[in-house]
Amino acid sequence: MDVESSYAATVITLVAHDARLGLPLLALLSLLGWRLYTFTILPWLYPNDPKEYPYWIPGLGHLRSFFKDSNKLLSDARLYFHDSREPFALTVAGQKWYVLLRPEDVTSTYKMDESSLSYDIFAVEVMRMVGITEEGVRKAFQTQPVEKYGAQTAATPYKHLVRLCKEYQLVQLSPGPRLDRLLGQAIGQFNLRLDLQSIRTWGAGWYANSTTSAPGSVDVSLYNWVSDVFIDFGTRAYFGDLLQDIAPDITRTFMAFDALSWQAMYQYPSFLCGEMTRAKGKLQNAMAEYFASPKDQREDISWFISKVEEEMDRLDIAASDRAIFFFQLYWRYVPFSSISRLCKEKKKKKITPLTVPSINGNTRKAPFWMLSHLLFNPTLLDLIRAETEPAISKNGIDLSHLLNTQTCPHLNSVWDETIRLAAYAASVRFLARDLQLGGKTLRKGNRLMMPQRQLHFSEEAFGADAAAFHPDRFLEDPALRRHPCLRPFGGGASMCPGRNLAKQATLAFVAMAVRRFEMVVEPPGQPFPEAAEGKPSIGLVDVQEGYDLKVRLRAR
Ligand code: HEM
Repeated sequence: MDVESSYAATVITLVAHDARLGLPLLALLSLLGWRLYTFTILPWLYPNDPKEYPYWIPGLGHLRSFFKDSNKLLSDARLYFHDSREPFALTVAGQKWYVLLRPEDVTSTYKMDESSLSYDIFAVEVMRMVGITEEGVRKAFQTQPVEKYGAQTAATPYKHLVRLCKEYQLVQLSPGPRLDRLLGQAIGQFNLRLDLQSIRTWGAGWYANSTTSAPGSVDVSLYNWVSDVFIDFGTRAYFGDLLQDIAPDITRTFMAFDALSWQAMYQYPSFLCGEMTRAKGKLQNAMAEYFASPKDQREDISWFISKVEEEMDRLDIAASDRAIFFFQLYWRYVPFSSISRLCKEKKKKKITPLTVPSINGNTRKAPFWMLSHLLFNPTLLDLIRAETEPAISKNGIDLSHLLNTQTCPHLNSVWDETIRLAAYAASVRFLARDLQLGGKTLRKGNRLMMPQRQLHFSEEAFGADAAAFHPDRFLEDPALRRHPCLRPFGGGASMCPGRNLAKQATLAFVAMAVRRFEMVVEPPGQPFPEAAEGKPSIGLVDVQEGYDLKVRLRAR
């Protein structure tokens, strides 16, 4: 008998001695009846449905544990089912999620088309959540020509804005001249920012401390330094310089918002999230001012943003909705998942979305974790410095040298291992029809989740030391790169289109940083930065508050 059942038995014995407790007893018996029906009788009636991880509070399900530490909840559920890795079900706030942990089930899912598994519906939910008006949402999904263009396009329906956004991102980020332009901008920015004087200026009063440093060096707080460089790059690459001119503190505002963005996602009551709301407001105002300014002042805008703006002009989307829409792109890309939670005040469902990393969301965490691993392994750092040195010349950086596993075997292995351990997202889909998967029937209307962390920590796939950082793992066994359990960028139709940018920008930054600086942990003896596993991170796991690394940079 489990703890909860023995507790229930004790309560029954107690109330049996006191008639006043009849009502609670009735409630308790109903609860037990419901539990027996839901977790014993139903599975018996429908043996092909995935078994459900039991819970005690109808409606809420595992809501509390999900928000407290979703990865722990998934591990607990997996072990409850004896680690069989068969598809199982999990209820969170009234919504049923099927969890897939077997690589072959995940692979089959990624191969399915949108008639079986869809995600577009989530975009609507999220637009409402971030505050886009009903009119804005309607226009974003409009597929008929607006009247004033009727004469030119009357007959042919066109793709809606959300779909076009996805397609434009893919064009912007696929190998070719548009991606090369972004990478060129990244390298240009890194060139400017990987310089002691520049670090002192940008990080003054924030992450850089020259006063305690030895001469010719600067002490930085690694996470903030790397974040500043990458967010600044993302902002300029996508929006040009004007957005920074309008809001010079946009990076810090963004970081303040991002750190608290879970409050927006979980729709905290407004009186509890003043700081997050202020930061969000500032970012949206900056976007509004940016898009209100003449186009000839922002000719350095990226192709992607200019195409989306063109579509918005065509759809005649209101300025306030545009600001929110672009803010959403700046923060996270249009998301494909949501978990509704009951909102007592309004007696209707509110939506808690899981979004995916995008322009600024996550890439910065990759160089942070990679450098952290190198700083705790000076031999590895030296190896990587030696490998990458030939790629750097006064004419620039040879990315193909860095990406080549023959010329930079350690660098590439450390990248794969870092991403494997830091990946914290889940691919999610909505079931548009019943599906047969892994010998089970998955019912339409429910949602599917393929949690990366559970896959990436599989001992069957990665060995007994799967939970540890092993820098040579992918060097020793390159085939692991193709293992179906390795899914840091998801898969199928919604596989991350930003993966090339993220990887190449990160490798370039790491190579340039170790070339320019001697880097040591200072003061010595700091612990390895702890991952904020319980915190709802999206994409790559965040660092636990207070665990950032203090690092001394000395020019080489
Ligand atoms: C290390 C950094 C990054 C990680 C770990 C990451 C991870 C992911 C994951 C797991 C997904 C969901 C895939 C799925 O549902 O199957 C995703 C989607 C996406 N990511 Fe990334 N990403 C990163 C960087 C970027 C960057 C730099 C951009 C753009 C500049 C970007 C743009 C997107 C977009 C647009 C989608 C949605 C794709 C679609 O639905 O078609 N990501 N990413």
